[in-house]
Amino acid sequence: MVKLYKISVKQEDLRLQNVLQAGQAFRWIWDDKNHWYMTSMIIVGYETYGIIIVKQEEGCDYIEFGFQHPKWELQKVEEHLKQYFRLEVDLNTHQDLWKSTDPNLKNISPQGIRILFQEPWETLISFICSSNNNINRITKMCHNLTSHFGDKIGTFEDTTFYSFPTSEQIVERATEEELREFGFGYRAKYIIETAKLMTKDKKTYGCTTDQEVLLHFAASNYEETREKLMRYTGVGPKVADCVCLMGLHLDDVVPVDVHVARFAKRDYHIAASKTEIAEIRATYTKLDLPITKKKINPELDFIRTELTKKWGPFAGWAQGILFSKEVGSVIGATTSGDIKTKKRAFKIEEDVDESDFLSKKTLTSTKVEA
Ligand SMILES: Nc1nc2[nH]c(O)nc2c(=O)[nH]1
Repeated sequence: MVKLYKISVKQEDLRLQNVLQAGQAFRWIWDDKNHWYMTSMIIVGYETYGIIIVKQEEGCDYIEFGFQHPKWELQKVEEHLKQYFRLEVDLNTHQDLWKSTDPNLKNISPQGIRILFQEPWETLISFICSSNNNINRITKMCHNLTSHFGDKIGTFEDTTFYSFPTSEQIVERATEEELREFGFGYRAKYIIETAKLMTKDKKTYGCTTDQEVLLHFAASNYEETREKLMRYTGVGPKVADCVCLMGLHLDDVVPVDVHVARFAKRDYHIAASKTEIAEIRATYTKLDLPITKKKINPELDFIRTELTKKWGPFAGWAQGILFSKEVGSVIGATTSGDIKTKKRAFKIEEDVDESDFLSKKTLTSTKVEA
């Protein structure tokens, strides 16, 4: 039996069910017997993966966590989880700001949805898998990557856990054909090529881990970080922005896909004029960002900057809440091996009337492509 420890946090500030299997992270496993989530993770300060368990009981002002690793110390695990859940960020402060600057958000309550700080390499690969895909399939791909190409790290409660494969492990252990057989489709090529470039980048930048390279990129400004991320095959602006937000804690970055573009046009009347489109192209030429210039969709980039201006320094978190609302349900792996869809823990709207933003009439989709 694993020993559980507590971290104080209110349910309105962190709701595990609304965060761990809602399109941000894809490797948490729900254990229906013990009512907890489990995953393998690498903890800051240690080189190797271990197993983490997190649990939240209804009505409790804390989460519980446990772990299995021969060397991990309690204090470091606790510190890591606080960082992972970004508990230093006070959601209420940002919510107050959004309410004051955006009438569309006045009835939206975060309901414990937070942006996670995930391991950057895993975030990059997971979001390459996410292009034109849904959460169910992305989840299967991420689990397939770990179980076929990662290292076995142990079994806990009859579930076997694996590490997320490093770029070298993917290059050495996987082929494009095998990935296609495991259901990656055209993304198989992207993953192999990205892993190959990452192994080269590690040498170029004198880094020992994939994570180090990506964190090194994040030391530049946002535009340069995104340019460097988009050097990897299969990484366009949306994937790069998801990595910036969820893997590199650039909190003001708003990833814009077709769903975000839809509500931006419909509810915020954001649409770039021809002049604004020309200005965006000119900016990226002037900034000497050739990959961005080639890959960017100026209409979507305009929406990104407008929403960032509207929502402020934690704009990406506001996007996360609306994204989660759009997905509508939580979808994730279970100990039975099946991917299951559940209703989200509770509603995001507070007493919404017919005229309100993102009403049920306009957003009923539960099978959202991620
Ligand atoms: N918060 C967000 N989660 C996501 N998952 C996914 O596939 N895209 C997104 C996103 O834009 N925001």
